[in-house]
Amino acid sequence: MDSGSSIQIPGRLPLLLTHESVLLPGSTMRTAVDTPGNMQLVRSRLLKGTSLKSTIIGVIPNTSDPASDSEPLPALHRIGTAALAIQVVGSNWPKPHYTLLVTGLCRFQIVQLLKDKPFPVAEVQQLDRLEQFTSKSDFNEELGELSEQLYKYAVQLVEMLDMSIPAVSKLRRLLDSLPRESLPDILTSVIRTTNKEKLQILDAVGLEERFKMTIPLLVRQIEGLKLLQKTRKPKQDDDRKLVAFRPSRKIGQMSSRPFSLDNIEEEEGEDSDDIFMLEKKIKTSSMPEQALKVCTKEIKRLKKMPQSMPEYALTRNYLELMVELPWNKSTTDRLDIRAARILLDNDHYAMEKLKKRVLEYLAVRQLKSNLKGPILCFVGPPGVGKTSVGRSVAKTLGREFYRIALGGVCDQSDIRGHRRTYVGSMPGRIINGLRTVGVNNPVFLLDEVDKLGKSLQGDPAAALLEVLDPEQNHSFTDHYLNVAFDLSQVLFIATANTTATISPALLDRMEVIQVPGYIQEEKLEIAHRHLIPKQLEQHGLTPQQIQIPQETTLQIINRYTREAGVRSLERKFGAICRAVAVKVAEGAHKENKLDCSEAPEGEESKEHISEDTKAESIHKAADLALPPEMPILIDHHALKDILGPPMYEVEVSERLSQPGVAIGLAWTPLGGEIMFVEASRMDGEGQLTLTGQLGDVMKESAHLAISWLRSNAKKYYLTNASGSFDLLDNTDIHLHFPAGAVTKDGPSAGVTIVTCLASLFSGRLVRSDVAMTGEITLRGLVLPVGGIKDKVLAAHRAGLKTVIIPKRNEKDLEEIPINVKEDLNFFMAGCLEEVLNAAFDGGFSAKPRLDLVNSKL
Ligand SMILES: Nc1ncnc2c1ncn2[C@@H]1O[C@H](COP(=O)(O)OP(=O)(O)OP(=O)(O)O)[C@@H](O)[C@H]1O
Repeated sequence: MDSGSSIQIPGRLPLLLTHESVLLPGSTMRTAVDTPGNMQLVRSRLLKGTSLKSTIIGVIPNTSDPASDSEPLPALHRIGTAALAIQVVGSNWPKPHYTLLVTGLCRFQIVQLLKDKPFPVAEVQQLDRLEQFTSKSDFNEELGELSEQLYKYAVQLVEMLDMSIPAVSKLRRLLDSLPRESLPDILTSVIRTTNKEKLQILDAVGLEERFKMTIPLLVRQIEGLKLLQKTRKPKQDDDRKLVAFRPSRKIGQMSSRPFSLDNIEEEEGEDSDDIFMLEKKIKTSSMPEQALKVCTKEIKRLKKMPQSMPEYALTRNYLELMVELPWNKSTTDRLDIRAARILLDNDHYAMEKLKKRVLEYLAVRQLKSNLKGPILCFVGPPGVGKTSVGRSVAKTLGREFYRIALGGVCDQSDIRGHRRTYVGSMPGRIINGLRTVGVNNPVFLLDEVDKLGKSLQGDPAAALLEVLDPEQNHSFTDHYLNVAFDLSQVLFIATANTTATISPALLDRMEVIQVPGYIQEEKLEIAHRHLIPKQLEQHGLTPQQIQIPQETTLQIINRYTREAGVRSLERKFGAICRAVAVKVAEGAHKENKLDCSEAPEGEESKEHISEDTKAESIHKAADLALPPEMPILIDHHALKDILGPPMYEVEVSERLSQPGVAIGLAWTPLGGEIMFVEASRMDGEGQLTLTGQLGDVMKESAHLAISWLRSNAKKYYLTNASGSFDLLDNTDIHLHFPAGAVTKDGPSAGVTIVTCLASLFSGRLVRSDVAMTGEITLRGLVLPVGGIKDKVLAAHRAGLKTVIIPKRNEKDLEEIPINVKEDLNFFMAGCLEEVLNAAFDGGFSAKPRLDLVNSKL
C-alpha cells in the first residue's frame, strides 16, 4: 500500500490494544472497542481530534487478559501497526461501545511507554521503509526470487477461485498492481491464518524473512483447496463458482472468527454441498413448471449471492420450503363406508345427524374420487365433539390430519403469508400445514371459524374465501410462495360455535351441520363409554382401582356441570382420577402395613367378594393408617371430598315463590340456558326500567309486552297497586334479567316478559315447572324462534316439566330425543292467551278476582 510510503507517522502514538485480532499493514480491520482504555482513546483522540495526524494511532496486539488492558509495557507486544482510523461508530447496545474501522499503514516499534493512563501513549519508531521498494528492480536477487515465488503462488491461489466473482477478479488485478513488498502482509491477512501466525508476520521486520514466512502459508492454503476440490470432483465446475468472496471483509475482521479465504472456502464448501443438494431436490421434486422456473431462477441467484447478505438466508429458506412442499405427494384414500361407520360409532356416542351426514359425504367421495366440495362446517356448543369428529374423518379416510386454530386470527397474512420482501416473512398457515403433513391431500380442520377477527392487517375471512372455494382453490397463491399451489385435494372441515359471526360469503361456501348439545342420558353414556376410560388411561389407573357408579356420574352432570357439551364433565373425571391416583400411590406404599385379617388376599379372592363389600368409599380410604381397598368407590361423599360442594342447586321452585318471576329459555353459543325474568313495581310516573345488559330488540320486546298487557288489562283484570286498569298510572315498572353481566338480545323473551308482568299485575304465581320461549306481536300473536332443541335440552337439564313454544316451532320437536320428549310436556302456543293459560295453574282466566275488584264497587 503506497499510502504508507507517503505518510510519516508521528513519534508518539496513542496505543489501541486489540485482543482478538492482528492488524497488518495494508489491511483494514473492523474492531469493537469496549475496554476503558480503548474507549478513552477513541473519545479523546479520535472524536475530538481534527488533524489527520490525530487519527493515526498505534494498534498493538495485546496477548494479555482483556480485563487488564491497563497493564504496563511488559504485557504489550513490542511491535505494532500504525493505523489510520477511518470510521468510528458508537452504540449503546448491549453495552456502550465503539466500532472502529482502521487501516494499517506500517510497522512501528515501541521505544518507550510514556504513560499508561487513561490510555497508553508510547514513543515509537517507524520500522517499514516502504518507499525503498517501489519496483522489482529494487530487490536483490534472493528477494526478487522470493517475491516472484510468492506472486506465483498468490496467482495460483486466486485462479483456483471463480474469476467471474467481482471480488476475486479484483484481487487478481491487485496482485499485479500492488508493490511486491506489501504482498506478504496483505495475503496473510486474506488467507486462513491463526493470530499467532499473523503475529509472526508482524514481527518479521525484515522483508526477506516476511516473504519466507508467507510462502508456506500460501502453499498450505493451496493444498487445502486442492484437497477440497478433489473430494468434490463431480461438481468441480459448480464449486469453483460457488466460492464467494466478499470485498467488504476482504482484508479485515471484526468478529472473533477472522475472515479468510480458507474460511470462506470451508464454509462455502459445506454450503455449496447444501446448495448442490437443494438444486438436486428441486430437480427431483416434481413441482409444477411454474414453480420449477421460479426455483431455478432463485437458485441461480443464490449461487452468486454472498452468504452474509440477509437475502441469502431468505432465498435459501424459500427454496427449502419449495422443495419440502408436497406438490405431488398424496396418500391413498381408504374408502370403506362400513368400516367408516364402525369407526365413527366407536369413537363417538350419539351425534346421529352429524355422523349420518359425514357418512353420506364419505360415500359420495367413494363413488366420485375427485369430488369438489362441499366444505362441511360443524356448528355447535363447545365440547360436543366437533373437533374430534373431524379427527375421526381423517382416520377413516386414512388421511393426515392437521388442525388450524383460527380463533383470534385477525391478520390475513396468517392465512396467505407475508410477501418475501418483508423481514421475517413466512408462509401462511395453510402452506405451513401442508409442509408439516407432507402430503397434498390431508384433512384440514379449520377450528373456530366464527372467531376470526378483523384488523388493519386485513380480513382473514376474506383470505379464507379463496381457500375454501372449490372452484378457485386449485390455484391458491400464498404471498410468500408467490406461485400457485393446488389445494383441491385437501379436505376442509370447519367448526364454529355459532354461525352469527361468520361472514355471509364464507358461510355461503360451507354446508352447515348443527351439532346440538347432549341430553343427560347421552352424557351418561359418553361418560362411561369414552370419558372415564380415557381419563383412567391418562392417569395410569385401571378399572380395578376405581369405580364410578352411574348415580355419581349423574350427580356430576347435574350438580357440578351445566354445559351443553362434555368438556367440563371430562375435567371433573380428571380431578377424580387425580385424587384416586394419590390414594392408590399411597396405598401401594403402605401395602405391607395392611391388616391381613381385613384385607382380601390376592386377586382371586377379590373377584369373589360381592360388589358392595368389595368397594370402599374414598372417605374411608382417606384414613391414612390403612391403604384403600380396591376398587375405590366414588360415592356422593367421596364426590364432595374431591370436587367440593355441588356448584349448581335446583333453585327453580325457590325463585318462583312470589309473583313477578317467570322462566324463559335462551340460546347462546354455549348451548341453551334457562333464564329468570323478574319484575317489580313501585310508585312512580309510569316509567319502565330495564336492567341486565339488554340489546335493542329485547328492550323493544319489553315495550311490546307492556303495551299488550295495558291494552288487555280489563280483559284479564290486571290492575296496578291502587286497583286501576291503567297499569302505569302512578306506577314504575322494573324488569330485570339476571346474569346482568352477560349481554342479552333477541326477540324470543317476549312471551316470558308478558307472563312475568301478567303475574306481577295479577298477583298470581307462575307455575314453577314451566319454561317458555317465543316472540310476540302487538296483537298478541306468538311467532317462531330459533334454537328450540338447545332450549328444550336446557329446560330438561334444569328439571322443568313443561315447555311453552310457539306453534310454528312444532316441527323442531322432531329433533328432540325421545326420552326428553317423554319427560316434558310441550305446549304449543299460537297467541299470548294460550301462553298465559299454560303458565298459570288453572289457566289465566278472564274472570275478575273478587279481592282485586272490590275497590270498584
Ligand atoms: N359423542 C361423543 N362421544 C365421545 N366423546 C365425545 C363426544 N363428544 C365429545 N366428546 C369428547 O369431548 C371432548 C371435547 O370434544 P371436542 O374438543 O371435539 O369439542 P368441540 O366441539 O370441538 O369443542 P370446541 O368448540 O370448544 O372446539 C373430547 O375429548 C371428545 O373426545
